[in-house]
Amino acid sequence: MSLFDNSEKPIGLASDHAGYKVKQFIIKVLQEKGIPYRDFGAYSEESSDYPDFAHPLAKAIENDECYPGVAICGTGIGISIALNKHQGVRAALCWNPEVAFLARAHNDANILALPGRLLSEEEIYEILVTFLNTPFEGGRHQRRVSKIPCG
Ligand SMILES: O=C(CO)[C@H](O)[C@H](O)[C@H](O)COP(=O)(O)O
Repeated sequence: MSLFDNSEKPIGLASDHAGYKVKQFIIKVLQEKGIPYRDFGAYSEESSDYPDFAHPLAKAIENDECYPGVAICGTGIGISIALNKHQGVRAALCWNPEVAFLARAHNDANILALPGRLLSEEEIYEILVTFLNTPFEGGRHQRRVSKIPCG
């Protein structure tokens, strides 16, 4: 995981109950690699509501307190919708390493969203590593990303 090794900011993490186990797996990976993180919850598998955790993570990304973010719910859809309500957030729902590569290279995604109930730990690991290792290409993609904010 070279891209963010030198970041002084922690990686921001959020999930609901459906993403809790995957979040714990990601925490174990980050701890093993000595990568700092901040966990915005959920803190158990007790039923919970993904917006309650998505919005604090989104605000931390917008305020430059954390970079990047990783967010997990059952499908990754609900938490992505909530995160992408924030102007400073580009959350990308990724289900394989190729999508994760393009989310960084073309979209400069600042939050990786994952479907916790649909992927194995091995798949999650490959997606996470790819996302964290891939730089933004800039150029024509920067022009497009610059046109995303509305209102
Ligand atoms: O919002 C979702 C679907 O887009 C998330 O996957 C939630 O985690 C899911 O809906 C939770 O479902 P549950 O039946 O309440 O466990």
